[in-house]
Amino acid sequence: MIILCSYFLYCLSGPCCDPLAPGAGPLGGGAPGAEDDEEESEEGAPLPVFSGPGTRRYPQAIIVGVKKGGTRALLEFLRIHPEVRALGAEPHFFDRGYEKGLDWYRSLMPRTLDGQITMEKTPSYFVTKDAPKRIYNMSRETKLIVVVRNPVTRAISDYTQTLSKSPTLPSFQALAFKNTSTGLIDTSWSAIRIGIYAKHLDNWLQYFPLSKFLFVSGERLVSDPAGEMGRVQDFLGLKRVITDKHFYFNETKGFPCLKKPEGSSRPRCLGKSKGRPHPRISDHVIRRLQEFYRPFNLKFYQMTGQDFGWDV
Ligand SMILES: Nc1ncnc2c1ncn2[C@@H]1O[C@H](COP(=O)(O)OS(=O)(=O)O)[C@@H](OP(=O)(O)O)[C@H]1O
Repeated sequence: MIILCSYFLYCLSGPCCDPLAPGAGPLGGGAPGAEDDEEESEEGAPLPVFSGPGTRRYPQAIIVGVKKGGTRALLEFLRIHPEVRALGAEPHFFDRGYEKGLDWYRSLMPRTLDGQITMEKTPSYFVTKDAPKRIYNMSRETKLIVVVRNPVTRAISDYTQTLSKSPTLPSFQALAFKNTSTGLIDTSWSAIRIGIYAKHLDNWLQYFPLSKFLFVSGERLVSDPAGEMGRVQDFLGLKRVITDKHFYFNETKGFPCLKKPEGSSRPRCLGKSKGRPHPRISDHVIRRLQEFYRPFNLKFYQMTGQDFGWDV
């Protein structure tokens, strides 16, 4: 009986009430057993058992992209805000699970009290043709956050992740070029295609005005997490609760981590699948890719009114 009561109290305090909340352990643990974010699809997940206070709502804000931009860090930083309740795992509803219906989608969301914001993140939405229309049909008021990172580094990060699962993968160079001697880039390779941000944004702007977007710099999220989180909180209409007091730079990890929260035994960094060492890519490949992305980047700076500094 004592054990049962303790378990119930533990559930009340969070983790087991929401099967999609990240597990204990490293920040951003995601769904149990999932190492990488994109594997955190919760298709067929059981519905939460505990009926606590609050209401399950559609997310008012979604981190829609981009893959390997720093989306997990952003979500986990946001989750320390008392007015934010976010799904830990990626639901992949607007790209892979749309036929399950909006009621199913809402049933995945954590409960919120009045004034709290419901959020989720699925970075593949940004490059999904039908995602803007589908999100618009859910609510045209949805706030959209896109974490962008130098598309060349992003492509290498994407490749590094695939390589970690498929060690016999051809080299980055072999996949990036259609023709090595002419330097023709293979835009059908998703690692390349995802980084053509201007093209994807064009699709979103058919449905949402620019005012519904916040573009977060993946680079600044690492070099100045508190500054970038200030912009995010303003965009979401939240009080600036997350400040530089919450972060420290972990030299071993090479990234900012969250300081030890009160009552917790250790500080929280993202897990091993974040910050993997990238393979060395030759300078001429990098230069060619920079050259390839340049016009698309400039277009993206123009569209967003922000210079991300990738083309200096
Ligand atoms: N604080 C902190 N800690 C660890 N990693 C951080 C952090 N901030 C940003 N990043 C960068 O996030 C990159 C992974 O991006 P995502 O979380 O969007 O990846 S995923 O698409 O969800 O798989 C990841 O890319 P890689 O370094 O290539 O692994 C990191 O560079």
